[in-house]
Amino acid sequence: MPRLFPYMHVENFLDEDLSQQLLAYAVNNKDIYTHSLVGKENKINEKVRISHVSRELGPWEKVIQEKVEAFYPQIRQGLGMADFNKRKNFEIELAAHGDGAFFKPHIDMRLGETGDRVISAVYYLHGTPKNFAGGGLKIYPMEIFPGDDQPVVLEPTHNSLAVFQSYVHHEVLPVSCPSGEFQDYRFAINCWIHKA
Ligand SMILES: O=C(O)CCC(=O)C(=O)O
Ligand SMILES: [Fe+2]
Repeated sequence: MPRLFPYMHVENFLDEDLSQQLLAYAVNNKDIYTHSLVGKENKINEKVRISHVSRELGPWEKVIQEKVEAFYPQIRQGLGMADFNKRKNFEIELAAHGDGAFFKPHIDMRLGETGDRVISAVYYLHGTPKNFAGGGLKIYPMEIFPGDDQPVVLEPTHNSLAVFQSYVHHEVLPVSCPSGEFQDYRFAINCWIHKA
């Protein structure tokens, strides 16, 4: 029987004004996104992940980095982690999930280039009214630790931040977005804190 590792889901993470500016950036720059890639070969694999992503956060990259790093003491406390030597660069990615998008169970820690991800923080954005269903972030208990925990599903509510350690198994449940309009997609800003 498995045990769930600590995770956080913080509602109203940023000022509403700022969250609306970020949403406007995500919605109004459709041309910066490309099909998400997976695996060490960095290929499209529609059995594993369907979404569109961009590393171009423009002026918002610094803003998000500052906000997440300012929250780091609470993250450490919430996840029950000791301090570690953070790397200065901060990895950040904008993601858009439309109708039929998903990301099968995986961990964010990988061998090689991204092997030093320690903390995953996902900041969610969507329009009002919300015009998609599904897209929950499902976090799995760790099989090798004894316990009776069940998976949890966090709703990707606008202006909320989900945080977990990068080695924890998680998945993006399938999204349905009947309108097919880009503005109705499930948007997220994925952040990874690296160790040095
Ligand atoms: O969008 C989410 O809820 C999580 C995204 C994710 O797991 C990833 O990009 O590695
Ligand atoms: Fe992930």
